[in-house]
Amino acid sequence: MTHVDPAIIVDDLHITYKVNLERKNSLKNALVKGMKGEKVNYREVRALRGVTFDVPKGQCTGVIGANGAGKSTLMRAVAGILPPTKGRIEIDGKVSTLLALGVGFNTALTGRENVVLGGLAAGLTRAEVKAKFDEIAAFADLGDFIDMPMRTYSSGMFSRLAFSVSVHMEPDILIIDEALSAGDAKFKERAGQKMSELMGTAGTMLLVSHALGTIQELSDEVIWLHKGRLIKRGEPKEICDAYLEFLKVGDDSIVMEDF
Ligand SMILES: Nc1ncnc2c1ncn2[C@@H]1O[C@H](COP(=O)(O)OP(=O)(O)OP(=O)(O)O)[C@@H](O)[C@H]1O
Repeated sequence: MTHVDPAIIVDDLHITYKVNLERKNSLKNALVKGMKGEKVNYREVRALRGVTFDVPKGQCTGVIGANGAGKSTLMRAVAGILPPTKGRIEIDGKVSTLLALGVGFNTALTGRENVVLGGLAAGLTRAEVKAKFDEIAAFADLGDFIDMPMRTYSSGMFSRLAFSVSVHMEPDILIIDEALSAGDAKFKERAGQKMSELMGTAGTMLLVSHALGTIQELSDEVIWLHKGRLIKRGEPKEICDAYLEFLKVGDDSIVMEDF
């Protein structure tokens, strides 16, 4: 087998959320408590507990697992939105993310204005954004709505524009969290085609979905997370089958593997 350099390296990644359980979640409350020598009431949620894997350049890794397994947390960390509590993430390339579709869009602005801002934020020059605008708008296919404030968009329209912007930024690495659920059936099909196309141009992908069919279709490898740990990593069909079996049987069937 030829050796391919990894585009993403995740090494012993831990992410712990600190949740403030105070009713009054204010700085004043914390200061008053601090002066009185009382402790502010926190709870820690260990969303990822030592996850290690890599994604070779040009390949797609699918991420599956039950609700709360840590999938979205992993994506946010790889996208650089969440800092690791412990461990290491290395990225080789420009990352574009479809996480929480359209985060960063300003709904008071029109679709057109957001596309321009999104492009500039992704590091394109004004000329590049201008050159790409028509393609982005055509793919999103929003008609006159492209010049309407985004607060007037349906959630499907919103997702379509977000998807279109992300995939047209020519990312080296694309992080997709349930993006295929964006839009209606027709748009889903086009989104699927676009993603295959991106993979063809040597794009690296990290894809989270509960749709195991899609995961198997697009992934070269699948990782299965459960309660913040990587349970299995390997050939898509094998891992999806093991996961399905687990869903039928429950927790006991899980066999931890060392990676
Ligand atoms: N912002 C947050 N603050 C505190 N805890 C969080 C936060 N986001 C997620 N969590 C917790 O971290 C754990 C992992 O959540 P995460 O959203 O990563 O799971 P997931 O696998 O994406 O789940 P789903 O399939 O339901 O989307 C869960 O226990 C969740 O309650």
